[in-house]
Amino acid sequence: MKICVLPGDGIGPEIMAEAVRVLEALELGFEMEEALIGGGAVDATGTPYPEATSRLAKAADAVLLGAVGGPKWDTLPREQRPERGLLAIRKELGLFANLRPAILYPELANASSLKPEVVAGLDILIVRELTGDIYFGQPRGVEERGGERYGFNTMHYTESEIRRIGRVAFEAARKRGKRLCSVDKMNVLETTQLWRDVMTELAPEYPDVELSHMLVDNAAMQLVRAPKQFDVMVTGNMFGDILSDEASMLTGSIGMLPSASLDENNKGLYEPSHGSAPDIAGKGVANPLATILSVAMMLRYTFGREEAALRVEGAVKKVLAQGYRTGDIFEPGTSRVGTRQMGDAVLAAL
Ligand SMILES: NC(=O)c1ccc[n+]([C@@H]2O[C@H](COP(=O)([O-])OP(=O)(O)OC[C@H]3O[C@@H](n4cnc5c(N)ncnc54)[C@H](O)[C@@H]3O)[C@@H](O)[C@H]2O)c1
Ligand SMILES: CC(C)[C@H](C(=O)O)[C@@H](O)C(=O)O
Ligand SMILES: [Mg+2]
Repeated sequence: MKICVLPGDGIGPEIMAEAVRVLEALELGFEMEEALIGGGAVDATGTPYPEATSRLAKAADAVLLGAVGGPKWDTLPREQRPERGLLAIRKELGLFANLRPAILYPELANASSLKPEVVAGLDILIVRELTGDIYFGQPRGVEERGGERYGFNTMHYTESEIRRIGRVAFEAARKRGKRLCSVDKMNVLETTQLWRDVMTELAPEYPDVELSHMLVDNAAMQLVRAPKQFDVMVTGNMFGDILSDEASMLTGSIGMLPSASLDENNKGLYEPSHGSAPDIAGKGVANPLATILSVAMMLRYTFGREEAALRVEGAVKKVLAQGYRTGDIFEPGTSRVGTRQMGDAVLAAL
């Protein structure tokens, strides 16, 4: 069982070191091999997703990724930017289903941006389509038109792309609270009218799941007004990107939000939902729990090791109960720790 490890940029290597220690402590016999992606890859090879990384990722059973990007690379031509490396690996591996659970651990109720009573017991799964939408649409670019610069991108989905992510979401809802909310902007965008139509057409195959639809602006508002109305949410690439960051703050910090990006056969790339956090990189203060929880998702979805996944999640619950907090979730009365100490605490809890 091979895992391709891609630490990436900024806090990526710091949080990845802790996730790798957790994996090693489990002694499940995984073979891990590290490669370059993102800004570090651009610096070393001139491209954010080098051929060697692609080969390793394709040969592995799963990929564990830290984060990519940072101000150092923001002025490069678009094709050379670190973020393109991430989009390229998602596309090449066919990772169309991005699962982003937003779960409130009771110990973090006060760290949430919302009142404790509004978020108590929160457990939402955002299912984000990851290889289509305006992210990948052609044509795209910035051109000179009519004497001024003109920027354009194209939103598009085929019905089969919508159907396959719809099925993932319906199946997930079936295993959870049996409610699925599909989020679109059908009042303005044709692509998302198709999205709503296809979701509606799928619904009779899942009579045990209650399907509802919501416009994305309302969904953004409802997530902060009354988030517990949601069980599973399914949406396109861009809306899912935005709503999952929003949902993360309900759980206390984006440093707590893991993610799985899966293909048709549950081969997966696992990464925290956050970025490379350049503002805190190199300081040893980043929260490694989103990455450690991503390891748990990898054990569950790609390797079918449910008991090992529960062990990791149990260890995270335990360190929170013990009062360990990185800066992003710190509150008076708890113990502030750095990235490495948080990793130590998780290892001790394991
Ligand atoms: N999957 C990815 O690799 C990914 C995701 C999002 C953004 N990015 C890239 O990361 C760079 C920075 O983007 P950004 O600042 O908009 O978003 P970000 O998620 O990196 O950071 C947003 C805020 O959250 C904080 N934060 C994020 N992760 C944290 C953690 N584990 N512990 C504590 N605090 C944490 C940061 O310090 C920052 O204040 C950009 O280049 C962006 O393109 C990469
Ligand atoms: C870095 C960027 C390309 C990426 C995205 O937009 O998908 C990130 O924001 C994410 O959420 O994983
Ligand atoms: Mg994002």
